[in-house]
Amino acid sequence: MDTIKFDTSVNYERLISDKSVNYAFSQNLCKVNINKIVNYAKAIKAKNFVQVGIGGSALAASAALSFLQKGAQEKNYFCLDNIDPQRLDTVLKLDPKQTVFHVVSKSGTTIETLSQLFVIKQHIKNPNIVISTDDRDTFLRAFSVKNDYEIFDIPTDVGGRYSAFTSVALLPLAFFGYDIESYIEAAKQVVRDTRGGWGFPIDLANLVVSTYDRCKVFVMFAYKDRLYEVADWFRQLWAESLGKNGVGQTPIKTLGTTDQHSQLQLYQEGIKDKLIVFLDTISNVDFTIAESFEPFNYLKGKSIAKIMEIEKQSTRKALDEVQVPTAEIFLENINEATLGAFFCSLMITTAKVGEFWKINPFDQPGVELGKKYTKERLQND
Ligand SMILES: O=P(O)(O)OC[C@H]1O[C@](O)(CO)[C@@H](O)[C@@H]1O
Repeated sequence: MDTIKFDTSVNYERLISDKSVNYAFSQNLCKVNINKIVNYAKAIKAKNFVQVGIGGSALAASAALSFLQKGAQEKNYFCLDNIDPQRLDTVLKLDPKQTVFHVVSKSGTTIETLSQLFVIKQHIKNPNIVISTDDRDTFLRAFSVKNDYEIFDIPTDVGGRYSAFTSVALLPLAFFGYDIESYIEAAKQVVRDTRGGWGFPIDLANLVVSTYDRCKVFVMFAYKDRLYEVADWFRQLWAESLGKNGVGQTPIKTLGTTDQHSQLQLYQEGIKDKLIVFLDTISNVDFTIAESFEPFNYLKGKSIAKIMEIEKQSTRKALDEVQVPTAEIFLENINEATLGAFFCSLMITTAKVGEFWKINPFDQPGVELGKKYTKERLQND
């Protein structure tokens, strides 16, 4: 896999050597019905795509579209995850004939998603709705059958935050014309390569577990705007998968260079409890400073991308000098294959770290209590 480069300044131990990848999300890669999704997406006559879902039912789609964005698009993407009436209002004001709602809930019971679906249904006459939900019976499935909505199945054993290779993200990607076949193929290749000894997913897992005594915080320092939502996707994967039984590592997303001027002081001189992983990719647009302005003459001939690169390298050097462990993941292309490879790699890393810590990286029992209290309050209010 030559599109992802990984390097670290840390001499870490190889505590994990198992390179098997027998997980539901990886096995599902061979079962996806690409043609059905592409054909359905092509037939959608709309220019607005609204993803109605939260957590794993939204983050991969939003991250993927943000990473792959090609500048001005004729089509628009909206995401109703946070249940904020103001955001819902914006979406309800869109031309319904030009809008498709992709309502996603693995469990089919998430209050934020269902509430917004009910409001959409009530405000718009014959809204164009398509559903992704668990392939077992869920409330959402029954509701969709009753209302004659098209349904895409999310395999039962593929959890929400591991669903980047199901219709949850594939349908929006296909709607915006992205090549979901090469996205999935690259993920399959990561599975094969990892089994065959390719390093990145297992190396990153080893870096995490061997520095964990000291590093209880994982900072993903995204150095391009298009990677910020990718870091957001990673936060859920890392937090919900690994935060249990009294262990876990707090994932933080940070934007370089913006957060050099906001968070770096803490990383440099504050408590040394962080592993800082720079995430970067190429710039496919750039601007060079042609004139000389005293006393900033040294900027003449430098491009904005070059300045950003030098800032990243200098920030990393400064952190290395005070023994803050750093690493960098560099995505060499902005395309579907690189993204598919990256998502799959990080899922493998997460599963491996979970196994090493002897926790189940695929469940999330800790979110249930808050949900129970919410339901009780809503029922009794
Ligand atoms: O897809 P669902 O079932 O609506 O769940 C949304 C999100 O809620 C959670 O269950 C946590 O509350 C996540 O694991 C999941 O991604």
